[in-house]
Order: sequence, then C-alpha cells, then structure tokens
Amino acid sequence: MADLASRITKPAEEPAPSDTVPEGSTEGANSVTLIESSYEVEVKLADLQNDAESPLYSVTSFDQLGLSSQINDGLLAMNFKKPSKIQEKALPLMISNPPTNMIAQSQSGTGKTAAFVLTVLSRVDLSKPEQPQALLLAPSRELARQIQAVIKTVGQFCDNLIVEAAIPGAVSRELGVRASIVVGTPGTVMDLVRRRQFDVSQLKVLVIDEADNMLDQQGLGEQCVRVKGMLPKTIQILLFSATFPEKVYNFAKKYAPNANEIKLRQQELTVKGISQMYMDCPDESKKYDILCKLYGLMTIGSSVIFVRTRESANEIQRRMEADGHKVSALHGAFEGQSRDVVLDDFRSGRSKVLITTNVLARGIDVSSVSMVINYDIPMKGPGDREPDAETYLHRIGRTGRFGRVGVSISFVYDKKSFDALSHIANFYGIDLIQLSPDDWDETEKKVQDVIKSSRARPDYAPNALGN
Ligand SMILES: Nc1ncnc2c1ncn2[C@@H]1O[C@H](COP(=O)(O)OP(=O)(O)OP(=O)(O)O)[C@@H](O)[C@H]1O
Repeated sequence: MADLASRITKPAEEPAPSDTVPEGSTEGANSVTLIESSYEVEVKLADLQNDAESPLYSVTSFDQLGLSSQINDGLLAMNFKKPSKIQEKALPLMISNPPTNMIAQSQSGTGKTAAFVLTVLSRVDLSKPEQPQALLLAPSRELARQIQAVIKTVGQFCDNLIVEAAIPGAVSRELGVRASIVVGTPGTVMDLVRRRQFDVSQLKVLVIDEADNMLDQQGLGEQCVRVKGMLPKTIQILLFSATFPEKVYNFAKKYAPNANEIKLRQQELTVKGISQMYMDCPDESKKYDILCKLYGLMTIGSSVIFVRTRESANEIQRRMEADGHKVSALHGAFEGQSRDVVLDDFRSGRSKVLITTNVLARGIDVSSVSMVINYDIPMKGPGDREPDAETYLHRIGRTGRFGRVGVSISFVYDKKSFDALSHIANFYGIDLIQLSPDDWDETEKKVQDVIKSSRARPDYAPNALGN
C-alpha cells in the first residue's frame, strides 16, 4: 500500500483549465469554441513536434523521405504536416533496399500505423492490383478494419489500390482474396491460405501490429509462427508495438532475424498528455455507483470503460441503461458485423460511452476519447494473479492520442487491486493522482480541468477514419 501512496501526487501536472470553454456552456457555444481554439492547438502540436523530448518530435518533413507524389498527396489530404519521431526514424530504414526487418517500439498514439502503412504502400506494385504483395496482421477484427481504413486513406490517390480485410465473413468464398494489400487476423488468414483462397507466393512484406501480444507464446504466437511458415522465406518482416516485454522481445528477434531495432526505455513508455488517476472505492459493490456518478464527466468527450469479463460488460451495460444512462458494449461474444456497428457508432460520436474488454485495449484510435476507466485493474497469468502492466498501458493509451490530453481512472477497492495498481505505477514510474469518492466536488474539478482542456482542442489533423 505504501508504494502506491508514495506515488500519489497533487494534480500539479494537469494542464491548466481551459479558459476557452465557459462553465456550463451549451453545445452551440462549444462548437464555436472549437473553431476559435484551432490556432491554439496548431501551436501546441507544433510545440510538441519541435520538442526533442516529445515522441512527436522530428527534424525532417515527409517530402524528404522520398515517397511517391501520390502518397505525399494522401498525407497532405490527412493534414499530416510532419512525421512523428517513430515515423522519422523507422521509415528510412524500412523503405530502403535491400529490405531489412524491423522491430519498432513507440508510445501509444504516436503514429506507428502510418509508419508501417507508408512502407507497405511504397513496396506494392499497383500494376498487379489483385496480386497479394503485403500482409498485415492484427489481434482483433476492429484493429484490422482500422488499419485497412488507414491504408485506403493514405493511399487514396494511388491508382488501382485494392486493400482487403481477411477477417471472419469479409472474403468472398468464390473469389478468394483479390487485393494487393491484405489486413487480417491470424486465424482467418491461416484458413484462407489453407483453403487456397489466398495466394501468398508473391508477398513481399509482413507487418505484425501489437507484435508483443501477437507473438506471445501463451496467446497468438503459435498462429503467427504458422502463418510465417507459409510465406516466402525472403519476406521483409516489420514488428510494431508500444510494449515489448523482454521475453517476447527475445522471441521477436528470432521471428524477424537481423532486424533494425528501435526501443524505448521503461521510463519513456507513458504518454505525458494522459493524467493518470485512481479512485479509492470503499468496496467492490460501490464501484458501480461511483461509475454512474462519473457518467456526466464521461460524456463531456467520449469514454471507454474496461472490465475483466464479457459477462460483467453485459451486466454493467444492462444496469446503467436501466438507470437511464446511454452506454454501448462490445466484446468478443458478439457477432462480427454487430461489433462493427457498435464501434462505428462510437467513432462517429453517436454513442459516447463504450464498455468493453481487453479486445479493444490495443490499437483502437478514436481521437475524441478523453477518458478511460479501468473498472477492473488488468491482470494476467494463471488465476489472474499478476498485474498486467502492458495491458494497462495499452488501455489508457486509448486516450491522449497524438498530443491530445486525456484522463485515466483506475478503480481500486481491496488489497489485491491496490497492490496490483501500485505494482504497475512503480513499474513505469507513474505518479498517480488520487480521487476520493467522499469529496465529489474535488474529484469533478480534477477530472474536468483536464477533460475540458481536451474538449477545447479540435483535431489538429483529422484522423484517418475521420473521427
Ligand atoms: N505525422 C502525423 N501528423 C499528424 N497526425 C498523425 C501523424 N501520424 C499519425 N497521426 C495521427 O495520430 C493518431 C495516432 O496514430 P496511430 O493510431 O498510428 O498510433 P499508434 O502509435 O499506432 O498507437 P497504438 O500504440 O495505440 O496502436 C491517429 O489518429 C493518426 O491519424
């Protein structure tokens, strides 16, 4: 317990409350504010991109990377002005010839997707639009669809570009895969190759996003090894993640031999724009009431609530709806297409509070997310005994994307959850801000100060999916 206590700080690092959003402002007033504050945002992001300590820092421009004019036009249309650090460092190594493998790590929300998407686009020969030449693997259907959308957006001026998702229900049984770029989940990709519906003979690049999760021998590792075994031996392999625990990293080096490596130190892993808080709940049964009390704050922007199981996601959604709150839920038990509808509604802002499991912990990029709640502290290992520091980092990384600010609130209620969060805080050297359920005015103030300043900041660059 003392460990966590020693990491409690006053909210000194919180950004100053926005002076551009008036208290109790109406929706209409807010939209005016959004337009007015765009200058401020550009300046703030420009500041970050000029700050050598920031992961968004770079000294070059995209023009200097030697990408095709169609690709540069795509970046321009997305309002990507300068590369981030990972893009600036990794791209020249990945697009040079002869192709070299890469293992790259960079904090959540710092533009890893565009780094590998630009590489893939620079490698495919669009005179053979239906011949698969690049394969990208992701751990969830949602992330695969998102990456597919990013490729289409960056490549919107590339003639004949066909990008197909290899996820359950997406590939025509009669036609098989007919695209130059394929983004999928490992199980479906394996099925398609085995049924001879996916010709992998001409693949030049294999990208594995969330690579530590994908190569983990306890999880998807075996499938990824099998997929690699089906591909040409000379394929360029690019592995990306925000986290790379040592054991998986050693395996990654065998999976992608002789790779260039871009690694972060443990203390560099957290994103500065995310104010990390925790709520000291009196007991487990009070967690639900506290969650409902936070609802007003959750809907200032959009929020994601992470829970441990599908059943508790369903149960919390049912109770919150019965109590008059509008919330949606998404987890692995839902059918693929209904999952797509739920996430699309969340991206567009039609729904603002999403209850989910670890299925959405990684990679999902919705820039309006200003709050993440860890209703249950992430745990791993047999009997969920060990704190899952990597999943914590990915979950909270659903907010604070590319220089934005956000809040994470982790609920603790007993010694086990307290110790687990304490372990995670010490692991990354995080100073957690304590919230008290007994002083609601103070809690609201601490959270609002951060979220309102994020609400005042419109997208510097509309993200690839237009949300
Ligand atoms: N150079 C850039 N300029 C402006 N915005 C950018 C740039 N690169 C990426 N972005 C935007 O930043 C956001 C986060 O990028 P991305 O989803 O690639 O993060 P990530 O590093 O893959 O994060 P995670 O580890 O959570 O998967 C996206 O909305 C993307 O459109």
